[in-house]
Amino acid sequence: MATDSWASAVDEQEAAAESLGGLQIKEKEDKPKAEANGTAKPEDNGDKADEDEKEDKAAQSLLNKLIRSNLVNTTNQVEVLQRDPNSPLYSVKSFEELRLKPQLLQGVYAMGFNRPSKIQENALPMMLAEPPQNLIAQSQSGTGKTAAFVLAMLSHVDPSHKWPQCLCVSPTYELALQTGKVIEQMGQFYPEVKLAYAIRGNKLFVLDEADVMIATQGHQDQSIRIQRMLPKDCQMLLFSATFEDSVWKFAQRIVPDPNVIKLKREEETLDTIKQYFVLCNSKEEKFTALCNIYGAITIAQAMIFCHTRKTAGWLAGELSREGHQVALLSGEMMVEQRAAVIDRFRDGKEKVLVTTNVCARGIDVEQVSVVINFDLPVDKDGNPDNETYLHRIGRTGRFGKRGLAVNMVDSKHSMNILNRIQEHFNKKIERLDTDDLDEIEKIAN
Ligand SMILES: Nc1ncnc2c1ncn2[C@@H]1O[C@H](COP(=O)(O)OP(=O)(O)OP(=O)(O)O)[C@@H](O)[C@H]1O
Repeated sequence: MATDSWASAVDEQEAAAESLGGLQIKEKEDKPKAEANGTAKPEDNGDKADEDEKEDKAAQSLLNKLIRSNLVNTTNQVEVLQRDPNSPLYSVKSFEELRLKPQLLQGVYAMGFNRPSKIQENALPMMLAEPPQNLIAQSQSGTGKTAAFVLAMLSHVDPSHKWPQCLCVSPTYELALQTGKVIEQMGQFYPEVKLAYAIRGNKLFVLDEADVMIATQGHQDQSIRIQRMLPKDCQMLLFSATFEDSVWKFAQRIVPDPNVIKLKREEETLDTIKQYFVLCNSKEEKFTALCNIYGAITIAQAMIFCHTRKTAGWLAGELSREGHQVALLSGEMMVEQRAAVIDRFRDGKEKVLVTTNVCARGIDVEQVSVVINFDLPVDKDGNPDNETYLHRIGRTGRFGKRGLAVNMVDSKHSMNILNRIQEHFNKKIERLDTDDLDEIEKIAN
């Protein structure tokens, strides 16, 4: 695999952008500089004291990549919607079955992959089929999407043609670098294939991180403009970790006649988790309740969610003073620093992770047994944020294990939020009296 220096790759990219005329591949001017450097500096939201961090999907995505060393195993089922429902559903259980070029098979094994992941089982035969088929694939973070489309790109390239053949669009430079690394690794025994940035030619078009791409208006426009310039028979692959309505609409605009692979949502998430609420009057009382819980039950690892960075910082300080090993995940940290904090927590070096929601959204830590909502999740209008609630407490009780979620309620308003969450999920959240140690002990059994 030829490893062009990234600096010259950028030069090529800019030259290519020029030669593509009206097509502009550049950062949006209003983008904070720090983001382009891979740091996640949140913008201060002056008039909104509560929500002092801005969700940065590209940073989250990068963070997940930096801290992940292994495939994320999912118990979810895959749902495949074929363009031609009459054609037989074809999936592979081994890389050999794909009849890959020997150099690529060697690359795959050198990366330590023994068998295809769940999404790869279904996506790879479609991506490698002749004639090529378009695909929209959704699968959660860390399940092998990048590896799948990199393998498809490398398989389709004919090194005897001296023109660019694949274009992969990523939302940020850093994410592009990450993908570049995978291409280098997987193509390490295939040095004829050269790697650079977007250039005109006969391209396979891959849209990665589609959810991130559409979150930024500029990226959305760019993707559509690039797509319009591609030949009609260009194979188009779109990958995303989420499949919200907006992603789905965008996907359909970009990818004509697609096969679709989705992960079915795990339905039993809430049933395997015991949910309680605790009534308090202040943040100090919430802290006391938390200490009582810690005093009564053995907690392997817990994640505690606060609404603001300030509360998270305060709580982490108080918990440390009580002798807990606490990790604090905070929005002003650079992405690499955040990755290091999560890494340590994952390795069990700290037992408690205090974080704000924005900071931890999308981060998967499997071994957490208890989730504490020190503040209930609300959206920017102050309404219950059910999706975030599910996402937070879904960290516990994974893979059939039983988890515990405790919600701290400190006002009429937060009681109302809790009631609405109960109604939404049609699931009763029991009250827990944290002054009664016997009662707390019982919930752990
Ligand atoms: N078949 C496989 N066997 C073992 N490991 C794999 C396999 N496929 C991918 N991996 C590894 O699993 C990790 C996650 O894979 P990958 O980055 O492709 O996931 P992803 O779905 O693209 O994640 P994201 O949504 O964050 O981009 C990587 O470390 C990758 O090397």
